[in-house]
Amino acid sequence: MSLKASELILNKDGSIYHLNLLPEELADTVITVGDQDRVSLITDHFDTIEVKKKKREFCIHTGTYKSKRITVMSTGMGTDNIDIALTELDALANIDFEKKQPKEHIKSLDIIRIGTTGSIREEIPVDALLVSEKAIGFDGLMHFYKSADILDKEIAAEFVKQTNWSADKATPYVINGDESLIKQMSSESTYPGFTATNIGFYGPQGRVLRLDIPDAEMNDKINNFGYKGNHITNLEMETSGIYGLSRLLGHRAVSMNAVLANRMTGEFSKDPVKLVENLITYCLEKIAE
Ligand SMILES: O=P(O)(O)O[C@H]1O[C@H](CO)[C@@H](O)[C@H]1O
Ligand SMILES: O=c1cc[nH]c(=O)[nH]1
Repeated sequence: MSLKASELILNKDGSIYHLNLLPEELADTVITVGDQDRVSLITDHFDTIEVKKKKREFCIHTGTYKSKRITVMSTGMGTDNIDIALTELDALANIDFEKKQPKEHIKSLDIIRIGTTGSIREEIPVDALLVSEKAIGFDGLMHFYKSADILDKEIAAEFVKQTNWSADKATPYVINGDESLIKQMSSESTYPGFTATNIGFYGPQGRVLRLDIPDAEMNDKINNFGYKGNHITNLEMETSGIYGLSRLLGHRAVSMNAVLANRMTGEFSKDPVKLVENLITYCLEKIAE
């Protein structure tokens, strides 16, 4: 049975609805970033660029770096965008747009997020580079998919218990990144991390400007959580969704993070542009190895 026009949505030129991309324009290695402007910061390093597309927050370039074909795309902020980005990336790779059916041979993409984050551990300083080995999602996205088999329910249940997590918030879920990609992207220059993905930057990450939050101790509780050697290291807004959907769809994913802020010491990077550039050059070298 073919997918209905309301489910697999294609534009007039045959491209996928939000990403605006044709299947042949997608490389097997995909770098995702939150910020649209970070796409050209990355592809400025490329030897060739064959495709440049943009629709809403999705700016996409495909080209080559040291002969490796790579697609770089912005996702905007948050796991709601990740739901669209990952589902449409997978459709480009694994759905036959003519027959409107999943292909017989399912392809696995390598998905590398190059993002920014706030550390919640004093020992992971501003300007550090961090590789997320695991993520805990406070966003609830994976509960909308049949995902029970891929989630670490033990750590999530222990987190809820230790932090007395409010039932008014989505139930946290825990998910691993791809072990082999994590190994490939890690080095003595990176910190291993257990990343908490939040649905916002201010209240959901415990930032108070003018609005009070119901649990002023939330970040301390997240920081104090520990179970079988697992401690949460940093806060951002996409990794849990990328890890969850990648695992369900059969892709390999790793999330690389430039530590812009340290929430414990109250510091922010003095040169965020240079920090992000350091992470970009580090990642490109590792991807091309
Ligand atoms: O720098 P990016 O990749 O956008 O990542 C981080 O920065 C944004 C918040 O400022 C969120 O998207 C968060 O995950
Ligand atoms: O503190 C921070 C810094 C970057 N991105 C986040 O989501 N939080």
